[in-house]
Amino acid sequence: MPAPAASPASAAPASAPARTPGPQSGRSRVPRVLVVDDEADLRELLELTLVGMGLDVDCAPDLAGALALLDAHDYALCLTDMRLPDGDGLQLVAAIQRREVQPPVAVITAYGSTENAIAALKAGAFDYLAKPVALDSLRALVRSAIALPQGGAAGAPPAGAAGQDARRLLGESPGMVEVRAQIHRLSRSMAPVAITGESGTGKELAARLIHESGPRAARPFVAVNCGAIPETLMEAEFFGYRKGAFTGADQDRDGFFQAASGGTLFLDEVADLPLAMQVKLLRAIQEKRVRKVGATVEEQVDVRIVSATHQDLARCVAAGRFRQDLYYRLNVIELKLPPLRERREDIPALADAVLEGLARRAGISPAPRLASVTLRYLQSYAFPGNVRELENLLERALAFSNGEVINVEDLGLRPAVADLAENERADEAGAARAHSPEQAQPSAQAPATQAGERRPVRLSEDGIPDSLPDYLDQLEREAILRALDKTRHNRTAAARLLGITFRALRYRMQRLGLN
Ligand SMILES: Nc1ncnc2c1ncn2[C@@H]1O[C@H](COP(=O)(O)OP(=O)(O)OP(=O)(O)O)[C@@H](O)[C@H]1O
Repeated sequence: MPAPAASPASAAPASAPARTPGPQSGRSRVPRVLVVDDEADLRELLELTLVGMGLDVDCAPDLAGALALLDAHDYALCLTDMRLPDGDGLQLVAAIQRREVQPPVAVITAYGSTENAIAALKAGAFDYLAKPVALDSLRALVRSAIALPQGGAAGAPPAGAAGQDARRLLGESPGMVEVRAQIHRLSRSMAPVAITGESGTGKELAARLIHESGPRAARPFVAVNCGAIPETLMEAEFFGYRKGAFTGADQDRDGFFQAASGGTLFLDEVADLPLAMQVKLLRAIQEKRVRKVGATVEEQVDVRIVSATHQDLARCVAAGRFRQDLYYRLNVIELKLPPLRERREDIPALADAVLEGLARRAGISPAPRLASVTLRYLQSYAFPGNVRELENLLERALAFSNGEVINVEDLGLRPAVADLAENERADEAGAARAHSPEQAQPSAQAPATQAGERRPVRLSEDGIPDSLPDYLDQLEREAILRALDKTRHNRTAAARLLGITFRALRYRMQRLGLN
């Protein structure tokens, strides 16, 4: 086997005794890339392109040569062919994951070899390129990789920007600490991530953090609610259209893929995509190319895909509602967000942060605090709507409170639960304990506003409702139904009419039992 070939561009000997500095070392500002390929022609093409981008390049024809060069130098990126004379690209990916210094590694796969690409991403590769290598894709990949903070083994988020971002996903429960560590690792790769978790657990927030903590942070993050787009408009919305493609197309327009160029496309509620669109999406993701409606040529797109759903996608596949190949393509790495009831210890910090935010927006200082019995109640509540429900519960409670302390009554509980609070209060005052929060855990339906708990609101002669929370729910329900009626049940349009987001409307409908 020939010895690793140092390129003329770097002139670095393969067996340099001392490590040459990494690109962030301060001694060398030119990032250095390692190219591993046994085909001399492809090696040369890659090398020339990289040198043309102003980078230093070393080349190795095989795995052994690559490992020797990795011992000698710090690299900003390693580009390897999948098939090597003495092993394969996956072995190199695995070897790099075991090293203290882990440059991002991208694998070059044979044309159409989806399995290899997915295996490489699962093993920890930053990204992959399909043969024949398109030079603009190569340059985009290299730019992304070089923008990554260099450094040691993936693990805890650094104290820098990514670390600060990660703290916005609050919670010190073991589940949330692990989620943040995973986000940090995932932000260093281009691998598609599928985020799962119940509604309101923070899936969109996690997707944003993956984007903001990675090399694409300066580029757009485009969130698309796949369930909110009418099927007939989907192709045009995703891929854009050319002027004249259909009635009303009076100018060229970009779609979500073009809008997210260089950044991240977040496909929320991906299980809601109709089957016909799933085929088109799979093609776009695999080929990294899209064709606008009415266009004759395809265009290259450089977009990282992150998806989310609160449904069990594997079940949707089994039921024939979701294509297995797309599932396989999106679900390369899964990030699971735990429900709030499995991390009750996070509730105090989350509640404080929510109250602080609400108070800031309302100009209240100091922020109101929770009475201890209120906090105990919240910690024993099942939160079917997770963190979003906590936010909504507190927003409402703040409106009913005296602005300083949030009491249990302010949460708008139904009588049985209010009794629990009474008992707890008596308990706090030293009276005999009638219930413990565990014994009398409120059900998931605890708030009075759940659909099954509705009762007619009575107004006094002066027009004063006998229950303000129920009365407000009634008004909210009526307003939503009117908006839905007016928009012929188009939720996106109804949300717009009501001046709220689609997600907020969906949540409110769930809460009021209007689904
Ligand atoms: N760990 C957390 N720390 C702080 N805020 C959080 C956390 N998790 C969720 N949130 C907040 O809860 C709300 C709901 O989060 P998000 O929209 O990301 O949930 P989701 O899982 O995408 O919901 P859905 O499935 O309904 O779309 C947002 O306001 C978000 O900022």
